[in-house]
Amino acid sequence: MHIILASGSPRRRELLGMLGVAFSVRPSQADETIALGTPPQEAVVTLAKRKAEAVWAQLDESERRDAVVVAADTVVAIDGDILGKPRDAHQALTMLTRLRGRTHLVYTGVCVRTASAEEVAFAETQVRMRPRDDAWLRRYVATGEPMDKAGAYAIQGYGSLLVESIAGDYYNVVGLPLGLLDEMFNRLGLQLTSLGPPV
Ligand SMILES: Cc1cn([C@H]2C[C@H](O)[C@@H](COP(=O)(O)OP(=O)(O)OP(=O)(O)O)O2)c(=O)[nH]c1=O
Repeated sequence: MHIILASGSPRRRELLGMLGVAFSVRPSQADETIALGTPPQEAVVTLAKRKAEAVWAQLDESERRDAVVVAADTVVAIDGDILGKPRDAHQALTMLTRLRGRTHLVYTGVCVRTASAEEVAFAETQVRMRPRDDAWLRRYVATGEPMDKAGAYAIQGYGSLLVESIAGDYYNVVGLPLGLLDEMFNRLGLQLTSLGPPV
């Protein structure tokens, strides 16, 4: 088995690395546009599949035989809208202003693809944000941290100071729900870690 992480995200690399899993990385160049009005659960699953398929298409016959391609996509959802990665600092501030003092949902879609099968699933985590004033949010945006993060914050960074509480998997918010990934490997008859299948 050769695990290929179809991602350019350093967070996903770190999370998978935490489990002591041997894998290689091939960032996918898949198009991340999705039709307006698509429910977030459907959007993350569609995009994760698209990312996995784009990398699968680049593998040659011999690589495909034992390849297990893992891809994921994370979005924030609030009031029926999807917030992806902000385009610029202005949009980051708009997103953070919208999220402050309220509860939103974070979805990560995961796709695991092999030569004979494909598993897709998503995880949902509820995040409650603290109220922070405009000046604080502007200083946060100026750190640059929000720029490549869905919803314009990183729970694992300075953004931790924005979070009041969460319900659900923390790793889902960071971009890769590890427990779900383990389960998906299992459904495919594969073992993600040396710990074996969860009982
Ligand atoms: C909400 C939140 C998101 N994020 C990140 C996870 C994802 O990397 C990113 C959402 O963008 P994605 O499009 O899911 O992923 P990506 O473009 O970073 O990487 P790739 O498509 O190559 O796999 O936001 C955090 O790191 N912390 C957070 O608290």
